[in-house]
Amino acid sequence: MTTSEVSPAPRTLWHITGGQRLYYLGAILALGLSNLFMFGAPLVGKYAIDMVVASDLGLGIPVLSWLAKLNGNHAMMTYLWLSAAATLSLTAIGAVFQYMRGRWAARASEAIVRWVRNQLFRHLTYLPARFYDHADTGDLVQRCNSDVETLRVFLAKDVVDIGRALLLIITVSPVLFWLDTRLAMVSLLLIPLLIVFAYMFFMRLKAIFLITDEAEAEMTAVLQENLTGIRVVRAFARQAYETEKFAAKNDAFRDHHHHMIQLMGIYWGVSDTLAILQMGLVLFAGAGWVGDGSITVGTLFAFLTYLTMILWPLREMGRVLTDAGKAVVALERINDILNEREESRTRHHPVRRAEGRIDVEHVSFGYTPHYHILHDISFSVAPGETLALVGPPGAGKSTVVRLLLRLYDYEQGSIRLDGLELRTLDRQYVRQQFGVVLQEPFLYSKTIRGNLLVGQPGATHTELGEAVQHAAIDADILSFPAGEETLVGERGVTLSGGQRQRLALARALLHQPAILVLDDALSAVDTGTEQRILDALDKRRGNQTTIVIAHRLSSVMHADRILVFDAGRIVQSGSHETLAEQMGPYRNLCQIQGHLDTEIDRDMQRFNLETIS
Ligand SMILES: Nc1ncnc2c1ncn2[C@@H]1O[C@H](COP(=O)(O)OP(=O)(O)OP(=O)(O)O)[C@@H](O)[C@H]1O
Repeated sequence: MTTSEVSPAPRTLWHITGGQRLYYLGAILALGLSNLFMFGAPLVGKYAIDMVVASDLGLGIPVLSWLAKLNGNHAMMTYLWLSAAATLSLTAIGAVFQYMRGRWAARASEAIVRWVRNQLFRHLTYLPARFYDHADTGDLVQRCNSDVETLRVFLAKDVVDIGRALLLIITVSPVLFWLDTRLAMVSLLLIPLLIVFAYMFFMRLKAIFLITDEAEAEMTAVLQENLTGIRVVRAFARQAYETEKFAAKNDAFRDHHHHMIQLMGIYWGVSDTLAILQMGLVLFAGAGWVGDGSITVGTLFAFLTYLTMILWPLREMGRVLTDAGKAVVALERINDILNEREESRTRHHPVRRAEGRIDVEHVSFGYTPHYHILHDISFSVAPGETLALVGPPGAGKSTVVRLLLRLYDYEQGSIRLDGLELRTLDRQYVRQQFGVVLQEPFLYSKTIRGNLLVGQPGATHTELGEAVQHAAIDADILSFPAGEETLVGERGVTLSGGQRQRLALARALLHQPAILVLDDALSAVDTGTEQRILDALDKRRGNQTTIVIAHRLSSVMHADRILVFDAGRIVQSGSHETLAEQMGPYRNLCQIQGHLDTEIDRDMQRFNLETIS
């Protein structure tokens, strides 16, 4: 038997690009080649201008001049045509490489994002119940959608754009220095300032993005909570209150977003001024040097064209760095989830179905340290037996079931399933042995049949029929126009509370569990139907161990044994007959419910008499 705590290592942007770096390399190389071809174009222009200004074919690009001379008298014109064709061809080839860059970068980013999404989803399904005790669903959805999308945008475009800016500086600088050292130094004068400014801006924006993202998550949480609980909101006429609450979150998000856009505005303003200043400097110095004949007009043209080419992506660095900041924050938020420890895994997985024997010995448990909900609980259930748990709300009955399902791990005492210590058993195995029906069962937004088959995907028609009959939902299904194919709506909203409970019971019965748990699962069912279900369960007695938690006496009185809980302790234990005769909480319960039943009978009789007369 081995136990392992699974928690993926924190991931950086570098880590997550792991399997796709070859594609990124390809994209950056394609970009480099595209730059190379595109940068050829201004050089062709420079030589053409210089040749035309000096009316000297010897100043042109040698190959083009040689080709032009073949056309005798029209050599000059031919050179210009050839220059135009060369410029077009270089740009077109550059564009093909640009396309390859886009394609490979998109392929890499989509693959990474798909992997991150799958990782997140898989991880979320394995996180312990304790995580969900404090998690905010809206915030989790935001992290899985918005934050992953932020990451995608960055990976699809910006990673390559950073490579592009670096490549530009590396490839263009030597050409500039080759053309003219002085003008090259002037051309690059303000660029460090632009880079430093972009970096400072990035650091500032990163902090603001975190606040904005959190504000968006809070807004999503209110939206999600309201949509899920829309019926409660309406029933309590809280629309105005909730609308105001949402508006406040929306305003907060708008303000943070606005602040971010304001900062971006400042950035674009300053970076544009720096870029224009840089162009002005080159034009001013270049014009002077053209005037004294130390450089040609063509060289100045080439410098200005190259500068435009470099300055645009460098200015874009602000946006790229902003996206990088957002991506870093988004990844941190994704990592917050991935860093949560998954449920411990225990590999001991008996091959057979459990017989259903449960032994609980001296178990104490609390959801938080030092605050026990259960105190020294001990009981046993033999295979096929029916055990009932009764007691006031909050006494700890459902907590016992959560421990049996290994949703939470007990630290004190021992729980054994078929004699095997529960915490040494594979959680998946343990949960497969149980069929649990809750007071508010979760139904999927699909057909009745689809929901039933969740219990046993390969169930036959006969098995389905038997399960719905035992759960007393058969007549209801027949009464629906679409029968088993009726859609139940999200979480089963189109069904009544009692129908939802009975459908969940049929689903659990279909699963044929070794242990069936009904946790207040018949509370919304009328007494006649309840009796029908209990009779059917009685006939299946040998098939499974049954644990019934209920407040109604009629649900528990036929159990083999009844445990009475109070404030996390078992205060009484025995059969209905024994307990009903002992002084104590169970007898009080019988008296109160007996009294209520008598009153109900009396009211019914009076009502019938009044109706008849
Ligand atoms: N996830 C949780 N985190 C912290 N405390 C919890 C959690 N679940 C339940 N509790 C607390 O544990 C106590 C026992 O709850 P439990 O659900 O076991 O009661 P119960 O006897 O089943 O009540 P009911 O009859 O109302 O279903 C309660 O005080 C409850 O507030």
